[in-house]
Amino acid sequence: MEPLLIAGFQCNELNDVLSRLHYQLHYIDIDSYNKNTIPPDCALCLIDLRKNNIVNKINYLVKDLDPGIHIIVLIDKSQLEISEITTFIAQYAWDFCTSPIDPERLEKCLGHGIGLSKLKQQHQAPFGEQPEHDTDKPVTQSDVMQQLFRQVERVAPTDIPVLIRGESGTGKELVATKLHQFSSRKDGPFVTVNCGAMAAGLIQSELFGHEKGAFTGAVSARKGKIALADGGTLFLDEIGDLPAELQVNLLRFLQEGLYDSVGGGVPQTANVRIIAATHVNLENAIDQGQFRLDLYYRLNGITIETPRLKDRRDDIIGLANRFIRIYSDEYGLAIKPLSQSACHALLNYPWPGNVRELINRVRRAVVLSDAQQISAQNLELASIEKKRHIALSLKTLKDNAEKQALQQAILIADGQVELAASYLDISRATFYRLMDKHDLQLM
Ligand SMILES: Nc1ncnc2c1ncn2[C@@H]1O[C@H](COP(=O)(O)OP(=O)(O)OP(=O)(O)O)[C@@H](O)[C@H]1O
Repeated sequence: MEPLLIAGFQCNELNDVLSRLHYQLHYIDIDSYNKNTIPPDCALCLIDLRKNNIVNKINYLVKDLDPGIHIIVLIDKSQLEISEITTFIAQYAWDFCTSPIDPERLEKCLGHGIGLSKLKQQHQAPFGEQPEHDTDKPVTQSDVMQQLFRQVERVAPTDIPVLIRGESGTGKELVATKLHQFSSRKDGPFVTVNCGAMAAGLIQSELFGHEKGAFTGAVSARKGKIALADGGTLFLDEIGDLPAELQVNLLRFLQEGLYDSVGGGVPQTANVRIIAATHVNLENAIDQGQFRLDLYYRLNGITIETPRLKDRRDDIIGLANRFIRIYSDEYGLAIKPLSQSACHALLNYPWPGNVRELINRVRRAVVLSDAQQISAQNLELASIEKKRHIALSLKTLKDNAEKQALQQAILIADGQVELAASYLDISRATFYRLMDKHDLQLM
């Protein structure tokens, strides 16, 4: 593994530090950069932003890097005032060092970064080390999602039925496809049935198939989804909406491996792994007599819960960046970074529609943004930012009023703490604590 060094500016002063690290260095001149200049086994990327603000140019390179590559940024302290630079650091950097560069600190930082990359590669989880631009792989920056996909990995090779529970848009179907892709059935079909979207009269034939002439309009025999999933996985989405009659038929298939097509006399078999998903509480549906308890037990071999987006905030920025890239590519637009206020708004919004809502907001923002960065307004989340500012200014107002009251009390009480505290109806201890907080002195 070799680190990638992007210097090109004032790298001479770094030569000592770099020569002590026994890794092959690879320099990239950002002006003549193209994707092929990134070595495939690179572990670390050092970006020198001092004196030159090359964020716009670097953005392209950073997006070409595997996310397993740690990025260390060198900046001048004053650049911490530049929002473009702080946004870049917040989004991409693993660490940063400010000028004057302390060689010891940089050496430790580089050594640590390379060591960590190696460790991660050695213990690579299939979902943890994905190239971010591989849009097929789930974003799993949060601990809870990493844990969830480790569970997926363990459960996938078994044929145990899985019940995936979670709010709408949390990634239930995504988990189902991964369970299939990581199973020995991966070369077989993955067939989805949305139990909530089919007309009650059609679902029987949709699931189990029909024979020619089974009903008016059945001009030829047709295979059902179970037969189509033979050798693979059948994903029953919104299982809570499955009509009662079909629950019986499905239960028979799960228990005996047999089913009847509509109008067919001979029971049929299929080798299918069942994965079901629901956003409703099946226990409630059972209590209300709408869902069969025996079917519930059959489906619920293992439960996987997909968490709400607001319960895994560490994924939000990664997901937003993923979808910015996807839709910018799709619409042929330049890939723009999120502004700082956009990041704040994304992190503070409650996301009732989960990842699907995030996708919609980001897609609109990619199209609507006419500035260098994607703003909270583009995401239609400006009100979240306003609320934050109101909350901040309310705190400032409260603090100012508190300080003024203390100052007046000290003045009127002529510096006698006991008296001043009694004017404000607070204890002596609280009075001292507040004086300390506002950096006030007795007269
Ligand atoms: N961790 C993730 N990384 C990348 N994309 C994700 C992730 N989680 C969800 N998505 C995307 O979000 C969208 C919604 O996910 P999905 O359809 O799997 O949700 P769902 O829970 O099945 O929703 P519903 O209950 O409404 O059918 C999909 O485009 C999916 O690819």
